[in-house]
Amino acid sequence: MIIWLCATFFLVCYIILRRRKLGLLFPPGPPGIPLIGNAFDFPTSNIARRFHDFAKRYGPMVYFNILGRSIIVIDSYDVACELLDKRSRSYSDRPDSVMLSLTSLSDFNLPLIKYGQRWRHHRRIFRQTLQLTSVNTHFLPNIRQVTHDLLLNLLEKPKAFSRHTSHVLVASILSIGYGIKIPRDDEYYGNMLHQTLKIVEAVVVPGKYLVELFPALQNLPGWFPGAGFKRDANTVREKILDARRTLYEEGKKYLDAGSSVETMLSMMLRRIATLEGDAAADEEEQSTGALIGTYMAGSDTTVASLKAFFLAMSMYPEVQKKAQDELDRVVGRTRLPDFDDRDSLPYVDAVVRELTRWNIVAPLALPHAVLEDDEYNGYYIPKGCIVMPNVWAFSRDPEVYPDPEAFDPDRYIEDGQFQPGNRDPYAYIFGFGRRICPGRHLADSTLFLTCAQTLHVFNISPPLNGDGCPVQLEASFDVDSVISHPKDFDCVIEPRWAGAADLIKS
Ligand code: HEM
Repeated sequence: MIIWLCATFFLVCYIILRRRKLGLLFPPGPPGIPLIGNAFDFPTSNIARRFHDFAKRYGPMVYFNILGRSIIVIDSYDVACELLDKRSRSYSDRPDSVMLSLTSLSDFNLPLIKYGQRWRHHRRIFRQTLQLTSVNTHFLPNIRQVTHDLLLNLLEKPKAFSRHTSHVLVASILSIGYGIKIPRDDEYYGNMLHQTLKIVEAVVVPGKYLVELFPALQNLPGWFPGAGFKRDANTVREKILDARRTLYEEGKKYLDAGSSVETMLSMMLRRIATLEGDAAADEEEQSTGALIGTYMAGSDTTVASLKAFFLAMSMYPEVQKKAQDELDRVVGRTRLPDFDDRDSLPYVDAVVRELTRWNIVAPLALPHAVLEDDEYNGYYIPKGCIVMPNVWAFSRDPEVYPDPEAFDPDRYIEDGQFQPGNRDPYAYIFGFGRRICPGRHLADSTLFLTCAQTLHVFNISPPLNGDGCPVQLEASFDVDSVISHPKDFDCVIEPRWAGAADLIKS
């Protein structure tokens, strides 16, 4: 009886303490268990959908407490804008992570750097090199080149389309970042960067390391049983430093050999040259980090969209046909579509937009962390709270997108013009506020040209089964990691007309 009373007392205290702070309530959420909170409620698979289910029960902001750490998942686009855009000054930090700091990833990889001086420094580097005018002035030829490589690769080895999409992004980032040109059949750089990304992904899996929950464990000596996380962190740090140094040195070699092509590296080196002593060394250190960070943040994301493009076109032949008719009308069959054609290709533009909505590449964007206590709609949002926008849920709102699972570019067309209006997925797929993706212009231009040129010269269709009937492909995505990729699928890619192959080769 006494035990039962004590348990009830502690439960009541816990609930009161959890719910009340500064006289305000935390947003609603599942009740949880004393001490461990909602550790068992927190989804580990189909995460965005499960969060959306919680929101149906608790409302647009759902509160979780995991071992004392506050987490709020936002299920409403309007609330996300209100907090993450309008109050961006207070909502632009990133959560603490022992592993990210031990691996040094949070020292130089912009998406992971805590809000503050270092983040501002990196953000400036990205703004200067990847803003819209920079992309339009300097980097369109690079995108043309890697897209041309993609078309040639698809022509020669269509079945390996998935590998070719990865190549486009490796080639694009190496050429824009460092001025390094890689061959169409490159394996060396692709493997190096892919392996680096994989080992990084392996250490950032939430819940993998106990030290994230009990940071005091980081004081254990490396040889101590259970301190394997230190060895893992060292391996990752060494691997990244190695890739970072190798690429930087190679990029510099191109410049030393007289290359006059503008790259992110050449812009950075010009700035370093204006500094002296420690300031120059610091700028160089930050710049090498920013460059390798470009690959880490920019490749897998755009690759996931591009793979989804092949899946969508195989599944929706009528969309493909409509886009190709537009391309034939506007561009004709004697040349490839280019950036200048974009304004005259509203439907192709709409295909790109719908692609980014249909497969939400970062279903929960990246977590933001709150820098000071706040209040919204009568609810208390504590300093340090992790705030996650459920971007996937925004993209599936049936009020905004009727039949949200369907791939329908016509959602963005009004009077024959591309008018995404308040349905524009670009308003949320690239994140929010001061943390909004700085690579969005590069991603957009890359997706436009690769999709437009591929549609122009190829037909994409599902493979045939043993009976000669098209395989029924499904919109199935691997949604349980930070980036959502389509699950493996096959498709058939063939030149659209007899002269298409010559046009590609010309
Ligand atoms: C389809 C392509 C892409 C998508 C959907 C995407 C999406 C995102 C999202 C959701 C965030 C988090 C924003 C937030 O915290 O609110 C982000 C951050 C970031 N992205 Fe992208 N991204 C894409 C391509 C790229 C590219 C091509 C680059 C670079 C070349 C890039 C570089 C970055 C960086 C550096 C950050 C961290 C910004 C910061 O924390 O201040 N991204 N991106």
